[in-house]
Amino acid sequence: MTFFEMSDVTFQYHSGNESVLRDFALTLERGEVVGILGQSGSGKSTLLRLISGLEEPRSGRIAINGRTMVDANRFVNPEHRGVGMVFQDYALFPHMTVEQNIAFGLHRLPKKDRAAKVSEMLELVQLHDYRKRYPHELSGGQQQRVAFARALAPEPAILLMDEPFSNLDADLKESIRQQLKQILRAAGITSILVTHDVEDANAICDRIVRIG
Ligand SMILES: Nc1ncnc2c1ncn2[C@@H]1O[C@H](COP(=O)(O)OP(=O)(O)OP(=O)(O)O)[C@@H](O)[C@H]1O
Repeated sequence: MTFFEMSDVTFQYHSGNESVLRDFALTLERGEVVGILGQSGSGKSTLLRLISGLEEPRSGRIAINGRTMVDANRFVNPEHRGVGMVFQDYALFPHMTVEQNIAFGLHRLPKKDRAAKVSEMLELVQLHDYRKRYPHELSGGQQQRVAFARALAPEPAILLMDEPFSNLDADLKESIRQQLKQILRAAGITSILVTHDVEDANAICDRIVRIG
């Protein structure tokens, strides 16, 4: 069953004089993990910004789980799209502990459910023993796992990852890739991974789409 659908999407930055994406189409099945590969400047980050609602396409349609997020008549704001994001620099809150970072997006849950969800996420990324630490007291790989836990905690419909491995050293990459693969499979979440590194995409994704 089609879970995510993007069709005929064209986009151009106001200050740019060329379209970054033209008549772009992408379809994902539920639970599928798709890699978007492309050179620097090919529009990978822009694609994620369009899906999450940080930019509005000039034309085209984006739908998640049968719900139209954007078309000629509709624009759903980012906070109502059910999209989780993991960035290259993790973007953790430095003044919050691991568990506070993970709880950040859970303000809508009752307090007791919040604690249970944080615990479940700590289990998923195997960071229970680190829950009282601050980001600067963690390794790069551990920080990255916190970023995944924080993105997954609110149970997003779709997870978007922008070069999540680029800040990790080569020795760590392989084990982190395997861990992430397990985390995504365990969560069963439909995901898009943007990268310029074919090995990242091969290690994690069910399918690869090239852009640019
Ligand atoms: N805010 C902006 N205003 C104008 N042009 C932009 C803006 N952001 C990106 N661009 C341009 O849009 C194109 C696509 O950029 P984008 O960041 O999506 O590429 P990318 O594939 O993610 O690149 P990289 O791998 O280097 O991160 C580039 O030509 C870039 O210069």
